[in-house]
Amino acid sequence: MEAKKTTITNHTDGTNRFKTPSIRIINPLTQNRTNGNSLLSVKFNTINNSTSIANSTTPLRNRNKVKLKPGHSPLDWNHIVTTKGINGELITGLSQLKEDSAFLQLNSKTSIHQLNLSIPPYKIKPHLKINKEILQRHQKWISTDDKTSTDNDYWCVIDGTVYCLTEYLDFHPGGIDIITSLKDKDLLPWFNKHHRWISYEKLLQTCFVGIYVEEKYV
Ligand code: HEM
Repeated sequence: MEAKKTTITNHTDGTNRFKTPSIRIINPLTQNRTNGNSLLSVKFNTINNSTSIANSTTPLRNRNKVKLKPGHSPLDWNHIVTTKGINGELITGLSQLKEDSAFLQLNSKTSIHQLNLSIPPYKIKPHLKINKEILQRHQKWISTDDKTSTDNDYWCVIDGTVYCLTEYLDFHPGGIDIITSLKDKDLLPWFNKHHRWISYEKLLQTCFVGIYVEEKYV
């Protein structure tokens, strides 16, 4: 049976690759899953046959979720995407990129020109190309608990696409360390292992940096 979805639509940039940021709610009872978890903490009360959203104090069995900081709910993330994200403000490290000789050699003048015009990377065509050397310069994660720390700059690769997770990490319900411990790897297999039903393309649409290219493909 097909999953029941609710989509909140905000904007579109008219491209094929990227669709509108949205929040998707999936009915866990219709999912073919083995652990009985849901996308959001939706509880189905079998005694009075009603449905309720679990509050933060409700114990979640068999879950590896972390307690997120206040102001870091999925709705908060959606708000940030539609305010900062659409302007390209969720991507850290872009100023260094403009001075990175490896990046400048790898990318077309057209793409670099758009970057210099401050066009958000998710709108740049052809997409920016990022190789391992460039990526590694953007994988610095210290902590956001230290309010004076402005050095965080965390990019990752998911299915060959480079995303900036600097802003998203604090919103990740599975925690920060589980992602940053995999910084040298394409995250797709781990992503699919934990939550293949989630659309990272939509959640991270405005965190898109570019396409990962292996050295041999350059
Ligand atoms: C980088 C892109 C990722 C995004 C956008 C993302 C997003 C999410 C979301 C929305 C949830 C909540 C799921 C729910 O409520 O059912 C979640 C939970 C979780 N994620 Fe991720 N995730 C990402 C990567 C990863 C990776 C790479 C791992 C593992 C290495 C991971 C491990 C987990 C775990 C363990 C949970 C808690 C699952 C549970 O027990 O319910 N995530 N993630």
